[in-house]
Amino acid sequence: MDIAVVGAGSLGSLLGGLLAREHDVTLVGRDPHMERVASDGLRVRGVEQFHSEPAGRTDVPASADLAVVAVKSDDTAAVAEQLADCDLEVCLSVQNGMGNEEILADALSCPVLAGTCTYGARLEEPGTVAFTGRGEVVLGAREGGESAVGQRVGAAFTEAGIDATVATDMPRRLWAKLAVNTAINATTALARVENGALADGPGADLAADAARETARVAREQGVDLTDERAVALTRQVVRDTAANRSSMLEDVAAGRPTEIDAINGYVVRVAEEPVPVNETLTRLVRTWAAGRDE
Ligand SMILES: NC(=O)C1=CN([C@@H]2O[C@H](COP(=O)(O)OP(=O)(O)OC[C@H]3O[C@@H](n4cnc5c(N)ncnc54)[C@H](OP(=O)(O)O)[C@@H]3O)[C@@H](O)[C@H]2O)C=CC1
Ligand SMILES: CC(C)(CO)C(=O)C(=O)O
Repeated sequence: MDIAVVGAGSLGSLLGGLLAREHDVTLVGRDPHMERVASDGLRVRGVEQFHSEPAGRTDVPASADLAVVAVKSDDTAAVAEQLADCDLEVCLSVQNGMGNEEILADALSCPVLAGTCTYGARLEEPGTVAFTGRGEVVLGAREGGESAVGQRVGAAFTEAGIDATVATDMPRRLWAKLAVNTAINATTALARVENGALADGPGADLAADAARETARVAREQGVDLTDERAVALTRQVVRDTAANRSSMLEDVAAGRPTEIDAINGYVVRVAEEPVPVNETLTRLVRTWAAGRDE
């Protein structure tokens, strides 16, 4: 497959590096990382160590079979505009948060698949990405149901050694992941703690309250996600990633924009009834961001 990975930072570089072992891959990202990839290839270290040779560039190519979108959610609209001029068979988002697939589908004429990803990656320096955790890519039709093109994309990932599942219930999976992210990300970012600090005590109670609220909004949207399931998933991720710093904690610590608007802020936007926990977390993170911008 001819694959363009748009947003070749941490996750995009890792997935692109893995995919390039089997496919023709172009990483689309920023200099100096792309200059280094174009001249010396990509070095992957950590869980697996290997050298891979995707192409590297800073603009979207004229055509590809598949575009994998791996930018932070604030950048999705700009990428959608760039991809609108690219001759594509299919596009897949592997981003966290909600709303990314809709933004892409509004701009593109090809099918847009939804994805969730639990692989872990961190861009270490230009040309080098750390593979910090093996996980799973789950992908499928964004409205749910069977997808022949989803099967082809899933097979392409599997051929490259990526643990990939093609699912027929992507709305439920996206909301389940959203529940976990609404529970963990803002709480750990505001309290400046690792995920494991939410295993018990007030942090665990706050995370469970956020997860329950998100599950309720999922049900308002016609998605079958119980409060118990959302809380159990959150507890499991807290246990499994106890030593991790959430992506929002990393963003806040580095003074970068966060994905709050696509996570807790999304729940606030689509909720039909009040969501005081998600609203408070959103307001606090936005307050931090406003202070940062002054
Ligand atoms: N890292 C991880 O382990 C995981 C991340 N995710 C999700 O994946 C998404 C990406 O996360 P992550 O990889 O950590 O983020 P990064 O910030 O590391 O990578 C995104 C990269 O895309 C670049 N970029 C932004 N806009 C464009 C554009 N128009 N053209 C080319 N490049 C662009 C950014 O550059 P610049 O910063 O200069 O704008 C940045 O280098 C997020 O939604 C995240 O939540 C999900 C699972 C795991
Ligand atoms: C699952 C979790 C909370 C792991 O840290 C994550 O997705 C993130 O940090 O964005």
